[in-house]
Amino acid sequence: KKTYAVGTPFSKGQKRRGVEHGPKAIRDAGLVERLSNLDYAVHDFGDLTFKHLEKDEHFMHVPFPRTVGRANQLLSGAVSGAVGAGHTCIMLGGDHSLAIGSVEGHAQQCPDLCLIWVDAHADINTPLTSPSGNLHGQSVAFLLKDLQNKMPEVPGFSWMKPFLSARDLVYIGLRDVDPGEHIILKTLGIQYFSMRDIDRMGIQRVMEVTLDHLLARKQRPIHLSFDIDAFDPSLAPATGTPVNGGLTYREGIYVTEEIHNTGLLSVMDVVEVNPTLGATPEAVEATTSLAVDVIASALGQTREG
Ligand SMILES: CN[C@](CCCC[B-](O)(O)O)(CCN1CCCCC1)C(=O)O
Ligand SMILES: [Mn+2]
Ligand SMILES: [Mn+2]
Repeated sequence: KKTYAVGTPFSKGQKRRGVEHGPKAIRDAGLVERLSNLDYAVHDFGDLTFKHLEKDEHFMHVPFPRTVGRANQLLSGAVSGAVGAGHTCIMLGGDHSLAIGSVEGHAQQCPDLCLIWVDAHADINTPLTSPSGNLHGQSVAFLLKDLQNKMPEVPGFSWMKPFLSARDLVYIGLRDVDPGEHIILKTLGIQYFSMRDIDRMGIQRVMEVTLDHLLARKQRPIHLSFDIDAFDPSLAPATGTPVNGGLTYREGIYVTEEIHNTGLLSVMDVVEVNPTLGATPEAVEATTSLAVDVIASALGQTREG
């Protein structure tokens, strides 16, 4: 089983420049080299090429809907192809709107997949609830069957339909949830562990309950969508929507170690690394090096050698 990294230099799910340089920055932090000397080498598939569509008017207050939709259609095919060929896939972002295509492509091959969303944010706004209109804060709403009657037809997304059940999703790291998102989380009964839950329960218990919730009835492929802003901004400053009080290094690594130990990781997204937002070169390096560390940990690198 080979591991393929696919670069997705894309930023139109949000308004800040620079996140399209995430894939290169993560590579420059030594992704392939750091992992090659271990027995789970990562093969670099290179970057997907996204074209910006000329006529792409806002949909309500949502910018670039067709460009984002098209990028995700392309990514969906790439992820479906990689997983279909029996590989583990690491998607290097780019903003978190790319999870729409990544998870959809994965589900084409693995319809019974479960999704672990590690993030300061729930990314579950609909166009009607989103305060910003930015699609990187709406990704999960495009995936859930349970939200179908709440979602308008967004131009650029007619190639897909929602496929995920709310019970097949767990959030870890939430600490900045919009009012509309909170209502959706509660109404759909989605399992989530906020930073307060982690403070109360500890990360070991959170992972125990998460994996039991998702895998107890049936073992199935895991899609891990990891937003680097899940970490405390002191560890991952070079990102677009930092929020204080995030995961420690050890908590983040424990999450990926536990997911590796299931043997079920099939696709991992690492998104929202924006190398232009680091105040110093050291801040950028800290963020990109952390991204490599969580990927290595998810692929089996252990702290005990
Ligand atoms: C919490 N929701 C936000 C952020 C989405 C972050 C996307 B991610 O991929 O990085 O997780 C923020 C909305 N707030 C913006 C500032 C004013 C209050 C609302 C949104 O724009 O939907
Ligand atoms: Mn996110
Ligand atoms: Mn986030």
